[in-house]
Amino acid sequence: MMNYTHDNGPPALTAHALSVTRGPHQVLKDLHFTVPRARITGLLGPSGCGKSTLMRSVVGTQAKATGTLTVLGHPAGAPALRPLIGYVTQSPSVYDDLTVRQNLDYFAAVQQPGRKHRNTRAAAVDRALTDVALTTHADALAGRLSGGQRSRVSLAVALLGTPELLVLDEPTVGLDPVLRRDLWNLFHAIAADRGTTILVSSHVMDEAERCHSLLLMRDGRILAEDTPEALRTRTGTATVEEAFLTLVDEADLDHPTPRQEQEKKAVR
Ligand SMILES: Nc1ncnc2c1ncn2[C@@H]1O[C@H](COP(=O)(O)OP(=O)(O)OP(=O)(O)O)[C@@H](O)[C@H]1O
Repeated sequence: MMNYTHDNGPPALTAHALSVTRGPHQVLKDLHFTVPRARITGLLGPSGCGKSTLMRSVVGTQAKATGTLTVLGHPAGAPALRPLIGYVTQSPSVYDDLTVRQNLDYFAAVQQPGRKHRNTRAAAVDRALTDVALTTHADALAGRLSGGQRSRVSLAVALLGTPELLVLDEPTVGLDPVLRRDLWNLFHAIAADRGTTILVSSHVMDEAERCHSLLLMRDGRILAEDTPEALRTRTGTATVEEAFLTLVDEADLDHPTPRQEQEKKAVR
């Protein structure tokens, strides 16, 4: 399935000592990782572990980030990155009272305003509709679409500018297994055909198997950075979910919480 050993040039993302504080909490804790180009990297971990915060840091919308985070050769948040990144948040804005095409026309006009870009915009909208296989639903009101179709509209919006990096925050939440599979096939087609780098988050561990590489997160830290296969082999487990649990147990042994220390002493 994967060509992970191919040389894809410098990584799409490189983080050194990336930390983020939100309110009183340190949400990301001294992260070091890379994300390869033209591959699908899954950011997996339980709810609240910091996935969205990490993604916001990558797209440059997260305040109070320290350390270094290089995105496509630029510091995260650099204006030059704006046209290079497509971002789908957990609650994407799709206007229910507009048709699919009107939604895309609107977002295309925001990205590239002015009459002189009218033809370029129309071509970008047509291409994005084709990319997500919604051409036949172009004139349907977004409010009448199924959950899976709405997800594809959000993805089409993110694809409008032909981004080099797609950042997708839990895009398959609430979708049935068939729609999830279809969406993952679409991610693979985009990465393979265009060389687009995709960073996609999920808290559903079985989706990990669909990624070329993984960043496993827990409690604001990266537990592991590897391919699904290497993770299973290294931990002697059959699934990434079991590998994750093994790594959690190992991390707890290495860095016990004060409560675990107390429990250990009580047993001794
Ligand atoms: N505005 C905020 N102020 C303070 N803490 C916050 C704020 N937003 C999020 N947090 C905390 O930061 C932590 C990480 O949140 P984040 O949304 O990045 O996690 P996540 O892994 O994406 O979770 P989910 O899958 O539920 O979206 C959580 O513990 C959350 O409570």
